[in-house]
Amino acid sequence: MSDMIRTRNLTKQFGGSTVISGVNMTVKEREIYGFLGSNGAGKTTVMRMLLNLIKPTEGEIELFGERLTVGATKPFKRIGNIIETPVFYENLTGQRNLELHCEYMGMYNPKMIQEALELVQLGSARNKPVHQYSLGMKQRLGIARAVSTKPELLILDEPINGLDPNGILEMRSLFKRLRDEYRITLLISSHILGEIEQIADTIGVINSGRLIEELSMEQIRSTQTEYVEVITPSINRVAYVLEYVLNIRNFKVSGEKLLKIYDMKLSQSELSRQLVTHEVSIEAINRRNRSLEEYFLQATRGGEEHAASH
Ligand SMILES: Nc1ncnc2c1ncn2[C@@H]1O[C@H](COP(=O)(O)OP(=O)(O)OP(=O)(O)O)[C@@H](O)[C@H]1O
Repeated sequence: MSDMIRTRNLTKQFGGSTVISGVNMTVKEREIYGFLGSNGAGKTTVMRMLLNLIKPTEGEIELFGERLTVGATKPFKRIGNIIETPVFYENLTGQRNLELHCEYMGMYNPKMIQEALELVQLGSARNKPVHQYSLGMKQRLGIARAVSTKPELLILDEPINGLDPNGILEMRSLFKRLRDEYRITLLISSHILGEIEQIADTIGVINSGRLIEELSMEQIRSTQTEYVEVITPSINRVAYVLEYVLNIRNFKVSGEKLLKIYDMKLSQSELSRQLVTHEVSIEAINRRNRSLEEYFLQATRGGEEHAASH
């Protein structure tokens, strides 16, 4: 599989302050790339640079294997996007909005416009003016507009924002169809992991302008998703037994009475035996699944510490 997007050392400063710092990201062909970061982390700024809407201060961008140059237009005929809330001519119909967009892009194709409207289930609403559309319908119209020029790559900034649970489900299955049936690569930003974890093939985590993780979901699922929690009033004694008796260092004190052990080679019975031998009082020992949320939270904190130490 070839790469659809590659950035090298992508950096952006606004008025002397660095907002994006040394981002190296790779989006592979026909994958859904979940671009995750809290508000203000820098997702939109990266996407705007990818779309040539703003110029990087430093670094390079490659789209479809070719280096992006100032004033380039060709690659953007192959990309559909929604950056921030899509804006429409509210008094015109959904269909007319799409027609105008395609004419403007020089890619007018009536068949594809109908197909795009059907795809997002707006076929029957296509002749209604947009001001009569609900928020969810407008989000879907935004996708239809982005798809109506038959792009190979879709760049969508927070497309799930503000949708109700049903709308989120519909959107997710739409993204999968776009990848699987239309063979489109998708770069989707979100500030909520739960919104994209089921559909993303790769997740890139951005924090304070730095890409702190870029991992395939397979890698993420196989990495430390389990731990053993120990609830105890004697947290220091448990830490002592782990470190000096059992020689285990991959654990974390997570609260006044809570300690989490990520080393899964340690059997629960051996742990209990050693804690009893060393007369440590224990309230509970449980095996738990570490949620992805927790995984990313920790990665984000690690990233902050890492950034702060530089
Ligand atoms: N034109 C600009 N001038 C100055 N600062 C800017 C500009 N655009 C963005 N920033 C700053 O860059 C940082 C990243 O903003 P960005 O919009 O990329 O974040 P984001 O991850 O997309 O967050 P959100 O989801 O809130 O849009 C923020 O601190 C923002 O204030």
